[in-house]
Amino acid sequence: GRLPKPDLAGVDSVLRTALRQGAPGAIARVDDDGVVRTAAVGVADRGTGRAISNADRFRIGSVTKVFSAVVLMQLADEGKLNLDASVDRYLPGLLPDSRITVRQVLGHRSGLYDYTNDMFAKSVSGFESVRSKVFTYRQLVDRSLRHARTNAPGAAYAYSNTNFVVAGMLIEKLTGHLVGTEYANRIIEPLKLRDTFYVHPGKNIPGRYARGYLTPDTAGTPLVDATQQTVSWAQSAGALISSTRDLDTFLSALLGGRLMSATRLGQMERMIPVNSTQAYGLGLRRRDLSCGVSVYGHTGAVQGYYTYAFATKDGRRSLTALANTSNNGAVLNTMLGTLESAFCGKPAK
Ligand SMILES: CC1(C)S[C@@H]2[C@H](NC(=O)CCCC[C@H](NC(=O)C[NH3+])C(=O)[O-])C(=O)N2[C@H]1C(=O)[O-]
Repeated sequence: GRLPKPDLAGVDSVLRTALRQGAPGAIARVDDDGVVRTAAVGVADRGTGRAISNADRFRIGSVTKVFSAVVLMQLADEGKLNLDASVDRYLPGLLPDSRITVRQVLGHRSGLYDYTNDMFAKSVSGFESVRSKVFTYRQLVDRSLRHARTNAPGAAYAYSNTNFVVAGMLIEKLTGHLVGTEYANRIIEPLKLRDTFYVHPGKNIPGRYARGYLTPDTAGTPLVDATQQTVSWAQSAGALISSTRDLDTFLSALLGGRLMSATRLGQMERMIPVNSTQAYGLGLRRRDLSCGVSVYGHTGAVQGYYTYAFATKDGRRSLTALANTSNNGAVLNTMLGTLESAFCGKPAK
């Protein structure tokens, strides 16, 4: 049946709460079958006081994982990749267990330890020590392999950035191109995503953007401007730059079946429960909302930026929301409320 109308006053109120909880700025864009509504509160730049707007680009963190998964699903459609094959078939000797399959990697079921756990145990010093670094994929995988795996291959869901570093290595091995080229050829150009860029190992966000502010672990200490960074610690797991408009467009196209075969999309959407309101497919999250609507997309947390980008299963309604802070659990949780307002409308009286 038809969804309730989006509640933009509700979205605006959620963004204002995020500001009260420490976000310098927050934006959201709802595309309801082509009817676009936006909200924006606070600043893009604490230094100049410039107001944030939905024209501002930002770092999308793990929403990048959806782009990486789409490229691999297209390669599967082209017969160049078997999701149930061992990673070893394509990247011989990389992983210590030939039972780990491509599908397990894309579904966070490989058991590969997440190297960012060590890297960002101390949020600010961890960030400062990597913000200008350029890593190879193998260096990141090697950091993971220093730890025991979290589970036997396929035995459990355990979110790990390492999986989407392996996804990037698969993309480059199978295509002979850098991931940025594949994102551009297969997604960015066909969908005309004018605000979406993969600039790794560059540190700068092209054009007009919101600055991102990392909240320190110690309460009461100043926010850290985290805008300039290579995001080389994430790459194919989290280094894309985009905008609310482009992510709405991307998710609508993906869920509307315009980026891969219906069979393949069905495989991407085949969800394994994570908890009572969340499930994970292949590079894709499902969130089950209070009004019984399920939405598909991804969240992103990269220093200075929290992103939610989700759409209905038919892709006809999409929402992207961004707060330009991170390491602030209250803001991350509050921003989830934009999904309720966008897809469930006004709360029942
Ligand atoms: C599961 C998440 C939320 S975390 C995961 C990934 N981001 C990371 O793994 C980076 C974590 C460090 C970010 C940093 N946190 C700390 O330093 C904490 N000590 C901060 O908040 O700026 C992403 O993006 N994912 C989100 C996702 O997939 O939804």
